[in-house]
Amino acid sequence: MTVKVTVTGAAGQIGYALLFRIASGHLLGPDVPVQLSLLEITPALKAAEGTAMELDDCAFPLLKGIDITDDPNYAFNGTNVALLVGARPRTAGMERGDLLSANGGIFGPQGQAINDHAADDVRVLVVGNPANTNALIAQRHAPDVPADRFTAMTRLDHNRALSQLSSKLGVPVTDIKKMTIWGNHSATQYPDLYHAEVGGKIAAELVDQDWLKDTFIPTVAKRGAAIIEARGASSAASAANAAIDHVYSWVNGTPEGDWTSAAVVSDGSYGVPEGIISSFPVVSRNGQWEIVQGLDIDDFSRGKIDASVKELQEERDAVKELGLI
Ligand SMILES: NC(=O)c1ccc[n+]([C@@H]2O[C@H](COP(=O)([O-])OP(=O)(O)OC[C@H]3O[C@@H](n4cnc5c(N)ncnc54)[C@H](O)[C@@H]3O)[C@@H](O)[C@H]2O)c1
Ligand SMILES: O=C(O)C[C@H](O)C(=O)O
Repeated sequence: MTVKVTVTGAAGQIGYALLFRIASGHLLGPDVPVQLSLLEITPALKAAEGTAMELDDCAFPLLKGIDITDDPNYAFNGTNVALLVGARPRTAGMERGDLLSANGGIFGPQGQAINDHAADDVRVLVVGNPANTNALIAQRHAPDVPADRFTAMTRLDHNRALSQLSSKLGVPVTDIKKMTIWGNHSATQYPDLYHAEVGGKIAAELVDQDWLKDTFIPTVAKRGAAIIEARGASSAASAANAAIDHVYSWVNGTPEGDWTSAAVVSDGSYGVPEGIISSFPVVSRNGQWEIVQGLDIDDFSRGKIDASVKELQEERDAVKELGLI
């Protein structure tokens, strides 16, 4: 069966790195035909058409068609997978409230359109920042869609953590299991080495504590800013790659003996208030994310998780105050 995948912000940087990999079968698997739906703002439709021309020119065997529109109701009609990438970036002089309002104006109507028109099995990944809170806004506008279908992306942070640890220890990334990002996709996120394992040993015991606390955590948490500083633009190919990883794991399952990280609607696990969209250690079974249960959280980790969750609660309260949820 052909799967319909909607990508918002399709003419942007991440869109350009993402669409070709979706069409070549990396999002869902090498045997799954896809129909692409590209949503853009009106002035960017022409650029999206250009990208669609290039997609045509690849003659991808799995690509069954491409629609391009500026109408969310049309873009999400019958959608099985929605990748919400387009967002309003923060510009000079913009207050936090202005940023949240501008994004509320995007993610509220998109959530509503998903509610009204998407397929019953729709799965939503929000990439556009502030990703967790944008996902919360979209989810609250889709009361008829099960809340657990709305997720935000922390897989890029997860992959960054794998890469940093791998180069520190001189081991392949495939030797590292059970990495976790907790909390918000922001500088308060907590990449956790106390549950990660390398060759069956706890990663935190293989590195010195100063490196873990003063180098590893800030390097992962501030990597997005470091990329912007170096490239003059935010991460694009690595973000697209992480979006592919997130959806592939969600649909096809996570391997036994390992887990990954995703921001999902909290059920109250680990003291994270119910309803906010926060990153957890997760496995995917039968096409559904499940939060890994039963991990011991020491005082250091507790403080880090609480700090990031507090930020998420403040973002939630701010969008509530602005009438966006
Ligand atoms: N979660 C993560 O790990 C992560 C990583 C990297 C980037 N990001 C975020 O992803 C977002 C996109 O990044 P980018 O580099 O592709 O940005 P970009 O500016 O290159 O592209 C964004 C696109 O979104 C479009 N857009 C704006 N409003 C829209 C709307 N209402 N409907 C549809 N499209 C709309 C714009 O026209 C633009 O083409 C940003 O918010 C960025 O901060 C998140
Ligand atoms: O776009 C950003 O602000 C950074 C991005 O979220 C990233 O983590 O690379």
